[in-house]
Amino acid sequence: MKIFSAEQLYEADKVTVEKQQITSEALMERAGIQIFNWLHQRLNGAPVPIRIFCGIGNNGGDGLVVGRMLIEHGYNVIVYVVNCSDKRSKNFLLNYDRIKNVTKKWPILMKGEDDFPEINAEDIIVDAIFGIGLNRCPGGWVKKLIQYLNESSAFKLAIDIPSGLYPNAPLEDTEAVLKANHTLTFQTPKLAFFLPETAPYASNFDAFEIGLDIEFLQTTEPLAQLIGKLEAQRFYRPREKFDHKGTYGHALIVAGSYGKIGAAVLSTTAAFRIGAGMVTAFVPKCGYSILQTTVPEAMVVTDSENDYLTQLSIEFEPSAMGIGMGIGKKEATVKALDGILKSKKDIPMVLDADALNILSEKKSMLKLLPKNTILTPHPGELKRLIGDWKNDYDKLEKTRQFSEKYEVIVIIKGAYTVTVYGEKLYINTTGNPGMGTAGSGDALCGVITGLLSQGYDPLLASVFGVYMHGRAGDIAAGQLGYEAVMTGDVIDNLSEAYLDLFARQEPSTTEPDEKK
Ligand SMILES: NC(=O)C1=CN([C@@H]2O[C@H](COP(=O)(O)OP(=O)(O)OC[C@H]3O[C@@H](n4cnc5c(N)ncnc54)[C@H](O)[C@@H]3O)[C@@H](O)[C@H]2O)[C@@H](O)CC1
Ligand SMILES: [K+]
Repeated sequence: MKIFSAEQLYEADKVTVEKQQITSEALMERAGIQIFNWLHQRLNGAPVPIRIFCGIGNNGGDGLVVGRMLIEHGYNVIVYVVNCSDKRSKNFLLNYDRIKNVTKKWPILMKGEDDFPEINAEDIIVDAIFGIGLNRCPGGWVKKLIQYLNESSAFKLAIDIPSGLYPNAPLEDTEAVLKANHTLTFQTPKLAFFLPETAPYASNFDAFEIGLDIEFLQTTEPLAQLIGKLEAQRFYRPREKFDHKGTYGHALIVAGSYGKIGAAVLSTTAAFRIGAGMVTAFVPKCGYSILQTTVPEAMVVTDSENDYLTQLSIEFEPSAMGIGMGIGKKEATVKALDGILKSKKDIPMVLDADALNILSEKKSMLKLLPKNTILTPHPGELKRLIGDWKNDYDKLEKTRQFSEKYEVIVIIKGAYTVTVYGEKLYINTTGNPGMGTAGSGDALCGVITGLLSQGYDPLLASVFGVYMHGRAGDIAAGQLGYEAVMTGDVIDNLSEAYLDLFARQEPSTTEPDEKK
């Protein structure tokens, strides 16, 4: 799914109105009915007070449409107009008149703090104050209203975007944003829903298609791509009957040091589970027996040194390499990495963990990175690589510049892992807090290396690998609960993640009631 900017959505709106020869108010009606249906299916006529706070733009217009539909269905609706300006939008005014035709309880005009209503915990708040047209940080009494609503324990439903949040620009004041329990957003989710600083304000959301022009949506380069199951299905490369282990490549995992051989075990196992034909682990001598016993499928080649890596020496040409997990930063290991980068220019590779820390300390080595090398930093490692950032958008911009400068793919690990490839951003939708556990990154590096070795191109291996790793984690968490998940469980469930990719959805036995 594509994520568009506010500017692109306005353009889509314009094109749709022109091409479909509909009015913008009809588009608003399409949007409003979806919100109404969502509420109606859940409330089923319950007389709970629904307090709709409408701004004076089109987001407020949406609120008025929903209010009218709810009133027409007998709900207990109280509509407020948050009168922050006299410049009302055309569609706001039109729907303001329409709602007056269906009720004697006219919208209540709010002009300041004295007008704040009493709200009970069991009421429902609908936030239609600001949408994607927010052009400055909410201040004065409107900010106080947002704070007042946040203090209430009533359920808060935001229309399109929680008021005070910019769809694709940094937050200015954390006190001036509605913290929505649920957000119903139009056409596509907004970028802010996926970035660590702003995502908590819109932690649950559904996106409703409102029939914007398909050609525009298909041909417009988005801000980012959201990667879900549909996308992952397209990335998957089916196997052929006459393929053999040579078809799936020979991956090399360069990992481990004394006390951290587990990192090599996890990466090697993950590379196998994702489908690498053969995997060799290159480890210090102390890792030999451990690997031979824990992953008998793997071949093991050892360094001359017992405790850490000093120089890669192998007698085959790997089809892909995953380097860095648990290798430490000893001078000899730095030299080993330098040697690999200089001698293995044509082999697709993933660099993780200590390999990234070494690069941060020896920035001159960055120019040795072969084109399309994949780096998998967590935020701390990223900071050491690209420097500190002012906010999430600055972080993305700096990562973009870094990716372009060194022609590498950067995977920023986190709740919504983002893969950055020059101008392109891919946001992953799988994964869960249970995966914040030791070795999770080692597994991811093994997964991506295993995909590279099977011939996936580096960008696909990155984006698909992140999806599969997260999906396996979700399946593991479903079986064990977040707290109990260990990386081994994630790796074990890579098989389920593959099976799930094409599993048929069980038909629902309780179809939602489409009737009024
Ligand atoms: N294709 C689309 O994008 C569609 C958009 N619709 C709705 O339209 C919304 C966008 O509508 P608008 O462009 O009218 O914008 P908004 O309704 O988000 O509000 C903008 C209005 O509030 C004022 N404003 C902005 N920031 C303010 C602040 N901090 N303090 C006080 N006033 C402030 C602006 O000057 C403007 O008058 C969307 O979020 C969505 O809810 C839907 O009706 C359906 C179609
Ligand atoms: K809103």
